Amino acid sequence: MSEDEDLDALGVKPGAVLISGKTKYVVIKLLGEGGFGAVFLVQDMVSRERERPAFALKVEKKLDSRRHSKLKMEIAILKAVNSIKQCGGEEKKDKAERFLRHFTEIIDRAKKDRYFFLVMQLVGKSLADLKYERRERVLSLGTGLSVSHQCLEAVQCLHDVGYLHRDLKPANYACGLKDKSHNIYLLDFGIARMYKKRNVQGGMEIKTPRDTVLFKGTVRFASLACHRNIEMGPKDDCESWFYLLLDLLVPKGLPWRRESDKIIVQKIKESCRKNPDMLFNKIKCEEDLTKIFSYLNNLEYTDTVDYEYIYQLLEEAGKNCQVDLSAPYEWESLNPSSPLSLQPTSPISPTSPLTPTSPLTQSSPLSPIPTSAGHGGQDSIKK
Ligand SMILES: Nc1ncnc2c1ncn2[C@@H]1O[C@H](COP(=O)(O)OP(=O)(O)OP(=O)(O)O)[C@@H](O)[C@H]1O
Repeated sequence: MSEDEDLDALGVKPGAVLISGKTKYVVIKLLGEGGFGAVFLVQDMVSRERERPAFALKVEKKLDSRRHSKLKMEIAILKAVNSIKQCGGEEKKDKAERFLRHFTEIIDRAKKDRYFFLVMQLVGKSLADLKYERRERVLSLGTGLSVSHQCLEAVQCLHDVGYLHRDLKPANYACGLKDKSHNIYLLDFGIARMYKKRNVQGGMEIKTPRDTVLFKGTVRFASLACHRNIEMGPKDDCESWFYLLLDLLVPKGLPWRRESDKIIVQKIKESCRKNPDMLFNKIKCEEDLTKIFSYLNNLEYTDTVDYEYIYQLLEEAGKNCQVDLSAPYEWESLNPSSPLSLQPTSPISPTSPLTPTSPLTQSSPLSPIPTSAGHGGQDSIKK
């Protein structure tokens, strides 16, 4: 039985009302489902606002005690990330603001007899969808480099608070809605892991690497260490981020895009280390990107990543290719009636969220195309 059918049996389906304290959420539709639960579009039924607020509600069935709750991890991470707000000093505040914009806000959470749910800020289409919707199947150089910069900021923040994501890919990043359409969010911390622990002096130190580790993540974007069952560190998230960047930018995509076999993909990734030209398909900023790639390839598990150096190389890539990294993204300049537009075509009706005339149509930003479907070879291995 699929996870979705399970949730259906629990009564979590369109039309259902989920209660948390005084708030009632009506389930509008399924946004997507993954290995351990599903995400639904919901509306706050109690709100008196003209346009009822819409959120994403992530639900997970209560698990037997042997399995880790992915939702708990998700909440722990979003809380840890938010704790950087408390850091003092103007410079730190600036940095916190720059970082925090990449994480969805927690709105509510609740524990029921048979499931948990987390209500969070609703975001728009994933980078996988945005890329897929382009005729060329890649983002423009300006948008791609600037978006990748934001994607790396999110990773840096996660690493700063002691976590690795371990499943970075375009499907796990999304742009914001309405006035947040220039903002990129990092989603899905289902297989994240704490890689630091508190030492006796009260400081944080990197955990001793385990001898062998099971493959986790997505074959297309996994780092070589992950293929080799070696403990992953911050540099491995950065390697996955680099594959993501290439996936967004390089026409025809990654050299192993048509392969799903882990061993074959590993072999091609190994050849690319020796011969990086294979990765770039002659894109304009190849030289600067090669510098990033060789920098990342020389890092070890315990190394601290010099993110500033990578940001600088991304900026240089932009300058060398004469693209403006501060320009609006492709999806921001589209006209509102276009199916790619992220602006809602009309508000969600406060009176009848479930009527057939509801504006939550396929072209609405509130109905992202399920990211796991249709783009091939990007499913996560989470167990
Ligand atoms: N805050 C959100 N707003 C809108 N859509 C969201 C939000 N969070 C997740 N989604 C969408 O819901 C779907 C599943 O989300 P997510 O990847 O977080 O869950 P998952 O169960 O861990 O999935 P998977 O196993 O595929 O990685 C994805 O299509 C994602 O884009």
